[in-house]
Amino acid sequence: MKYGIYYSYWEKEWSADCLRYVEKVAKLGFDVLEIAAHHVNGYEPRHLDEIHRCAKDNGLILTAGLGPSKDRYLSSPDATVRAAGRKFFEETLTNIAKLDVHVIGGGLYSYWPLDYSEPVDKEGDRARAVEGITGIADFAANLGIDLCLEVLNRFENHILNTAEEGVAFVRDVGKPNVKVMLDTFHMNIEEDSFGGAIRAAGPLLGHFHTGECNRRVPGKGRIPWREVGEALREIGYEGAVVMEPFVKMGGQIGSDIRVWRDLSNNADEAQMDRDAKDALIFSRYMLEG
Ligand SMILES: O=C(CO)[C@H](O)[C@H](O)[C@H](O)CO
Ligand SMILES: [Mn+2]
Repeated sequence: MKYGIYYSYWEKEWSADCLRYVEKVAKLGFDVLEIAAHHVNGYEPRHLDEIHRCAKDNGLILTAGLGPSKDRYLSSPDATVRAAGRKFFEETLTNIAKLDVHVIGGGLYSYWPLDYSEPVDKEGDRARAVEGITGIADFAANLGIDLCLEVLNRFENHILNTAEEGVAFVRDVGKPNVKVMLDTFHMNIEEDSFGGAIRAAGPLLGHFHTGECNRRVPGKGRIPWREVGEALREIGYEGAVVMEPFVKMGGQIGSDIRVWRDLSNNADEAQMDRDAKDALIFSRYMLEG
C-alpha cells in the first residue's frame, strides 16, 4: 500500500496551489499527495508542467480528489447541467492526466455537498448517475485514469452511503476503471463493520481515505485501525491510503466540511507537519500488520 495525504489538511480553500505541498509532503515521508481537482482547469499549462516535474523529482505520486459543483455535474435532472458536467469532467481529466494522475476519487457521481433543502429523488439520481459515470468512463480509461466513487455519509450525499451500495453501483456501470472508494470517516457513520465493508468492496476497492471519527489525523481517535488494516491486507489492497484530516476552521473547505471548532489544538504549521508525520508512522504501523 502507498500512503498519502490530501493537501486540504493545511488549507482553507480547494483552489489553493498544490505546488508548495509537493516537496513538503515528500519530505514528511509520504508516497502520495492528493490534490483537489476542482480548479486544475484554471492552472496555466506551464504551471501544470512545473507541478508534474516537481512531483517526479520528489518521487511523489499524485492522486486527485473532487466534489463536483451543483452547476455542472453528471447526474443532474437538468440536461444543461449534465452537459456542463461532462465538459468539466473531460477538461479536468485531460488536465490531471498531464500531472500523471491515475486515480480520481470523490462523489464524482453527484454534486457535493448535497443541498437537502430540495426534495430527494434517490432512484432518479442514481439512474442518471450510472448513465453519467458510464458515459465518461472510457474517456477516463483512455487517459489511464480510474474513477473511484466515494461512499459518503448521509449528510453529504444520498446515492452511495454504504460499501454495499457502492459495489452495486460499480457493478451496474461495469467498466474496469470505475471503482469503489471508502473513507473511514464516512464508514464510521454508516457501516455496521469496518472490516465487513472493506471485504464487501474487495477487488473493486480503488481508493481509500482515512481520518478519525471527527476528522483528526489517524492515531488521535477511536477508529479500529487494526481491523481496517487486517481487512485491507485480506483483500490484497494495493492502492493508496490517503489521510484526509480536517482540523482548522475557515474558508470554503471549513464550510463544506462543517468545521466549527479548532481540532488542531491551535497548532502552527510546524506542529501540523509533525502531526501529519506521526499519523503517517502510525498508519504504516497499524495497517501493515
Ligand atoms: O470525504 C470527502 C468529503 O467528506 C471527500 O473525500 C472530499 O473532501 C471531497 O470529495 C472534496 O475533494
Ligand atoms: Mn474522503
